[in-house]
Order: sequence, then C-alpha cells, then structure tokens
Amino acid sequence: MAEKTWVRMVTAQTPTNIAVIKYWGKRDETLILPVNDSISVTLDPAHLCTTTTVAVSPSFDQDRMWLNGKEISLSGGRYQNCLREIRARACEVEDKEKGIKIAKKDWEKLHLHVASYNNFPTAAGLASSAAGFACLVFALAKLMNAKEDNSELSAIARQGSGSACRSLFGGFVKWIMGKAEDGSDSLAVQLVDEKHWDELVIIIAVVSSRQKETSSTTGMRDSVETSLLLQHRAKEVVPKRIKQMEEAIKNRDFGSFAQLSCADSNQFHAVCLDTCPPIFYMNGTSHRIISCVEKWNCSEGTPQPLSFVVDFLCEK
Ligand SMILES: Nc1ncnc2c1ncn2[C@@H]1O[C@H](COP(=O)(O)OP(=O)(O)OP(=O)(O)O)[C@@H](O)[C@H]1O
Ligand SMILES: C[C@@](O)(CCOP(=O)(O)OP(=O)(O)O)CC(=O)O
Repeated sequence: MAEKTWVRMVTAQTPTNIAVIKYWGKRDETLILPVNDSISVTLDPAHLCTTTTVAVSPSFDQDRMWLNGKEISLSGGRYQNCLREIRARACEVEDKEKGIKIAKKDWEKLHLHVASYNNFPTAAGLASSAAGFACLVFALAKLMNAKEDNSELSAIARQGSGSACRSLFGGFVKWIMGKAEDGSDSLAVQLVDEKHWDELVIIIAVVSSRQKETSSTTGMRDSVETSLLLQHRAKEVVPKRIKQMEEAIKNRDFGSFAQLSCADSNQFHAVCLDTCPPIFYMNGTSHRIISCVEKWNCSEGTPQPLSFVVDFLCEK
C-alpha cells in the first residue's frame, strides 16, 4: 500500500522598507556585513509587499521556488545560506488533527516548495529583495517551528539580502552593523513601532519600473573598491547621522528627519557618482522631484516641509 502523504503549508506577508540612512557597502560579501549602520521605515503591508507560501511534503523530491509565477533556481548562495540556517534551527512539528509528526532530524531530508509574489516591480529599486528574503525566512521559520525571535531571524534574512533584515519589523528599524567576524551581532532592532508616528505620510513615486542597470550588490562592491567618499561617509558621517536620526524619530521631529534623510539620500547618490565606473541611479524625473521638494521647503509660508529619499529611479 502507498505510504500516506501530506503537505504542510505556511503563508506570510512582508512589506518592503525604505532606508532613510542608507546601507551602501559591505565589509564581508558572503555573510553580508555592512560598513555602516542604517535606519529604515517599513511600509504598510497593504501597499508594497511580498506574499510567500512555503510547503513541505514527503512527496517533494527537491527544493523548488517560483517567483511571480516563474520557476527560479534556489542554487544561489544567498538562498542556500537562508535555507541552511533555518533548517539548522528547525524543531519538531506535530499536527494531531492531520496525523503529521515531523521530528527535528526529519527536516534535513524533507524538501521544500516556495511560491512568492511581489505586488510591485521586482529588481527595479523598490527593495523586492528586502521584502522577499524577509518573507522567505519568516515563513520558513514558522513552517519549521523555529523558536528564534525576529531579531535573530533578521540575522538570517540579512544573508539573503542586507536590507531584508530590516523588514522583519514594522515602524522604524535600525540595522546594527555589528563587530563580530561571524556576523552574529549584525542584526535589526525595532526603534519604534508603526503607531509611534502614524501621521507620517510616505509617497512612493515610481518613475521607472524597468530593471536597473547596476544591481545594488555590484554597485556597492564597486563603491567599496573605488570610492574614497564611501570610506569617509561610513567612518565620519553615518555614525553621527544615526544618532541624530534616532533622536528625530523618537521626538517625531519632522524638520530634522527631513533634513537628515534628504542629505543621506543625496550622499548615497554622490558615492555612486564617485564610484569607478560611475553609477547613475537617478533620471531627469527624479532630479525634478528633488528640486520641487527643495523649492516647496524653501518657500515662505510652507505649511509642512517635505522630505525625499531616492533609491534607484533609473531609465535607459
Ligand atoms: N519575493 C521574493 N522572494 C525571494 N527572492 C526575491 C523576491 N523578490 C526578489 N527576490 C530576489 O531579489 C532579487 C532582486 O534584488 P535587487 O537588489 O536586484 O533589486 P531590488 O531589491 O528590487 O531593489 P533594491 O535595489 O532597492 O534592493 C531578485 O532577482 C531575486 O533574486
Ligand atoms: C540603496 C539601498 O536600498 C541598498 C540596498 O541593497 P540590498 O540590500 O539590495 O543589497 P544586497 O545586500 O547586496 O542584497 C539602501 C538600503 O536599503 O539601505
């Protein structure tokens, strides 16, 4: 008689995050350890988010993944690192109703199927890798009954994509760069939750949904190798800015928040220009948006200043 088969599934949803003090540059490319701390705001899950379903069954004969309906390879180091780290933390699962019992040691042999959808353009500068890897790690942790808290999970998601570690939390989140060589202290912590500053309105202007020409991974590698401005930024500028930004967020001081986030966004793009070969992530529309925000803030009687953060708004 054929052995009874079953499928255990978990679905999770994770929003993307936008950095207001940016991560740009790694000191370790395999473990994904950054050269500076960063701070981000996690978006409302109703808007830009990833939905990932992970399934395990004795009838699956290999690990497989579909992204936006298309099968992709899981053989890349980033996916393998996340899968390995979560499997190492898997615990026993028992579902008496369905008569399923998965012992801790069984997880090594069982295969996974993953289906993930982004409700926004993938690899276009809207941090799909952040929402994607955070969601994958979170869903796998639930599937495998891992007991780690979200900060511990963030250190695993970080090995998928650096910015992903910040999407494990809502509200404002700090990625502490850490000092340990094994990356164990490079993780995310929540500064304040989503209710702390709920009158803050975030507008996302997508000026292009094309895939960007230089990936963040390649771009930051080139910047680390060639930009002197990056070294200055990481050592001299960001540590002070992080403290000021934490203060601005704590006090809901929009004036300081806007000044710091605009300055940091501009410096990130300056580092890109200081890179050899130079990286251009902005286009004419992004420049015009920045000018409009600056003019609005400088005009007399402005009821409320605006802030801008530009990630990768590019177009051929
Ligand atoms: N939902 C997802 N689940 C797992 N991996 C994903 C998901 N979405 C994207 N990815 C991975 O992230 C890669 C895109 O990352 P990339 O950093 O190039 O762009 P981005 O994250 O959209 O933009 P940004 O430059 O703002 O980080 C994809 O090629 C894929 O490997
Ligand atoms: C400009 C950024 O959005 C860069 C994000 O880079 P990624 O996290 O996508 O890079 P990898 O770690 O190589 O996957 C700034 C930020 O989100 O802090």
